[in-house]
Amino acid sequence: MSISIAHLGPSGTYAEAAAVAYANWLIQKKGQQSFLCPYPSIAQTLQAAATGQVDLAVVPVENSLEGSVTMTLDTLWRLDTLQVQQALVLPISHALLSCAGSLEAIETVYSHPQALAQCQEWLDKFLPSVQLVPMNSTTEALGYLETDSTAGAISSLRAAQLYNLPILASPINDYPCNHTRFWVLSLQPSPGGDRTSLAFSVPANVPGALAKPLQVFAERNINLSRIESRPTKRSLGEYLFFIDLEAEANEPLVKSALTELADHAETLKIFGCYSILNIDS
Ligand SMILES: O=C(O)C(=O)C[C@]1(C(=O)O)C=C[C@@H](O)C=C1
Repeated sequence: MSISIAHLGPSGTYAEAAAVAYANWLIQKKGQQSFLCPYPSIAQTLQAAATGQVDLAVVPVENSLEGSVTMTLDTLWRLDTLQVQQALVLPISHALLSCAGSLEAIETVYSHPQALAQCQEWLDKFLPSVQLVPMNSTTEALGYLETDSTAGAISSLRAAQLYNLPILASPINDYPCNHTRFWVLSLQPSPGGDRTSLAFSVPANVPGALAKPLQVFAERNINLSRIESRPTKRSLGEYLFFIDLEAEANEPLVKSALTELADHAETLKIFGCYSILNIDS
């Protein structure tokens, strides 16, 4: 039986490239057939997996230049039920696609906010007075380009090929080493691996409210590879903390740390224990 994989669309997004890489891995390693299902936003992609409309969702979590993809973190905290099956790390190389003959003719540049941010120095230098328009994905605006030759879009070389659009400049990301980490999520329990991801809220904004939860890992020599705060959206100055551990959730030391963490946290959500797959192109 073929399984369904949701990703941010329309076709040509980096999330789709990650989903294709995962689908190839599934067929090679497990003999599992799959097919892709594009969704208009990251929230809807996750929602589709959480409601069982699809079997898996592939979403971006973090970029090496711009940090966390906040839409993913906020939606995962809200949805509660999804578990990480696998992390995928993809190189990201942006191009400016446009039917304009030259940079001087461009008045508007469309893209996903993460992509606009990853190219902000290039945009300041080469297109300082254009209007930047955030979209749900790097491919959402590609349909406008053929009818508006004053428009450009930041997207991938793969998207340029898929939509048969001219490449005006490439690569345009501010730093050549640009990677995004994606998570593959489903309603199934996570398979285990050398990473564990979780998030928690703290009971009160008092001294030690964050130090105590972090201490449970330091005391056991468990390394944290990431910590990120997000507003609880209840009141100003209240935060949730997202943490990645370089550790297997089933190890006795990690289990005891998580039990102790639950005592210090107001709410604790474990997103799963999984391994990381590096994709080369
Ligand atoms: O819009 C896309 O193409 C996406 O897959 C989204 C996304 C992101 O949200 O980070 C994925 C990778 C890149 O970092 C830029 C955009």
